[in-house]
Amino acid sequence: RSCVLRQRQERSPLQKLLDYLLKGLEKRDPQQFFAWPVTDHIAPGYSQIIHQPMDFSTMKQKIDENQYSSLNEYIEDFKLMCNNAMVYNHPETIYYKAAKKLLHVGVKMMSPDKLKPLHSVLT
Ligand SMILES: COc1ccc(Br)cc1-c1nc(N)nc2[nH]cnc12
Repeated sequence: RSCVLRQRQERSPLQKLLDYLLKGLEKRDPQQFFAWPVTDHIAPGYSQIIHQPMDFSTMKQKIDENQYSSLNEYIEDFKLMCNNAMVYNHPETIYYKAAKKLLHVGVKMMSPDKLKPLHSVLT
């Protein structure tokens, strides 16, 4: 097979931080509503309503491919993921409620004062 053994890529401090934060966020999604991309099969018409889908597996792939150049870009994807669920689903659904809760927990978790202690590790 032509597959080349991928060298173990060095993980930058940012990648390590984003991996760490992702694990914390995934724990807050026990039903795994946000673990994988939403399909039109699961949510009829989803792809016609949500034009920028996002989920934890995609965020993980972007970390591994070093596509995030800052924590803010990562936070934007997290907010997009939660927002999508609150656009497609009505407020009384479990998905809307799960997204709203996850968004608040996540933004608090990644707030500057929460990350301050890690700052020394990062610089
Ligand atoms: C991956 O998505 C799911 C997986 C399993 C199950 Br049960 C539901 C969803 C899901 N369904 C809907 N309507 N809106 C969402 N927003 C994020 N997740 C979802």
